[in-house]
Amino acid sequence: MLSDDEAAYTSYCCLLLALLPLLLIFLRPQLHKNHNVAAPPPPRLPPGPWRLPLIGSLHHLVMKPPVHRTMDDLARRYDAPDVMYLQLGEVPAVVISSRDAAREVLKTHDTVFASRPMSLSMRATAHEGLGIAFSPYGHRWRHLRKICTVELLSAARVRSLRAVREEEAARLVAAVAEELSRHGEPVNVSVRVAAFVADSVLRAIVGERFRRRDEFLEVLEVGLKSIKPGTSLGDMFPSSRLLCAFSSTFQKDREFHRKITELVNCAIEQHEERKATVAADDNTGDKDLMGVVLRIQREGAGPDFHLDNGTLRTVVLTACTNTSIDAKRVHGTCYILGFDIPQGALVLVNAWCMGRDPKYWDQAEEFKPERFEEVNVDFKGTYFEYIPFGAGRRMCPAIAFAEANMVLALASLLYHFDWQLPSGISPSEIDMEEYMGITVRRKRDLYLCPTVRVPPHVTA
Ligand code: HEM
Repeated sequence: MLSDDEAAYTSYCCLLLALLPLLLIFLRPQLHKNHNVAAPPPPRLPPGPWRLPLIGSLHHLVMKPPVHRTMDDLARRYDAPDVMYLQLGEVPAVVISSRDAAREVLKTHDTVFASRPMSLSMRATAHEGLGIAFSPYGHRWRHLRKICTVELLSAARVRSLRAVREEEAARLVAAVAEELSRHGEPVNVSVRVAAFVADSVLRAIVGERFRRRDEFLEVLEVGLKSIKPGTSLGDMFPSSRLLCAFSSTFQKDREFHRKITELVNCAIEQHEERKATVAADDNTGDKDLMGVVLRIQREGAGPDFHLDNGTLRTVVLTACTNTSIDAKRVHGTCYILGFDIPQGALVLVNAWCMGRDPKYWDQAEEFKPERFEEVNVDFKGTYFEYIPFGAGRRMCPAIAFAEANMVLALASLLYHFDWQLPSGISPSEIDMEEYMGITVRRKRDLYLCPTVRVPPHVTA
């Protein structure tokens, strides 16, 4: 019996094989044209698995999700421990799997790799305004980045949002205690924590509870699971209109984009209504992130620059997600550890595999948080074997915001409760199967049994 993922990948593989003759017909003129051009000296490409005509390396990736594990496995098998070359249909791709190679991409040459690839659906919606995360490196991105670091996510702003964080952490604890007293059964920790993250972020943005919060959580949940940017046939064969039309993820991405846009617009309306009801001398404007963005929009962010709602939309979305593979696009030819990186190549930094590589970590697969007491490594982008927030000029601008929220939520859960696995389950039996969507997540929710240590009302 195939799982959903396997079934999806099997049909994907079959579709690719079925389309191979069509692809040959469509791409034939292109191939002939290339034959007539005097061949340049062959580039020194990084090692990688063998490739088939037209589909390139895709057959190594199908049927084997999740992709970060498959790429790690391929890099080991094909002796490409630092840099590996793949051909994803028409798109050349390079996978970075070592600290040294990551340093070259994210630090030494980071201006060359400072733009992210845009999927088919992103290109289709780009006219509505790209937020910071997908703006190409340049004038517009620099403006947006400055607004994020100076206005929205600065240390002072994060400090000013302390009351929101504390209230939401207290709600999280109260919700766990209530669920425990009502059912006495294992608590779904994944759902509770996801709600905490979304509520803290939305409150920081809107200034109060978002009235369509449940709908937002639902859309986000479906979106994070079902959308896999850059993996549609249209993304891999961008020159073929036919394949772009076949791309099912394209429709899903567009639908997600439509719903999120509607929800963010509603959040803006809610913010404006609230502002209209508070006293004119109460300057609530700058107490929430939406107020800051709207003020900058009104006052103007600088010459030749218009701040659109896409910024906010992307901040909301990026805020509620994180990633295991960081994707960038090359502008101009570049060399990484002596290998040629072709122009236009997709560069995938496999942060997941570096974070578990026994070369860098003792008992790499063990959950040993105390390991960080012994080694001088942090997550702020200077130790390239550990980059959960990325590194270089495109690294996450919200480390302080995320850290403050995560530490408080975790500390609150540990302070108020003792936690155990549901009876009959040993630590080695915890279901750690992953699911790859926009981000990598647990496939199934985590259920744990709390026992109250300090009753929640003491701090709530
Ligand atoms: C645990 C939580 C989080 C993790 C692990 C995380 C991780 C990341 C990573 C890996 C990137 C890509 C970095 C790169 O390209 O090198 C990123 C980018 C970004 N993150 Fe975060 N993030 C988190 C929370 C947040 C939050 C709460 C916000 C906003 C409130 C946020 C806003 C952004 C933005 C705007 C970008 C794009 C930056 C740019 O392209 O210049 N993130 N994040």
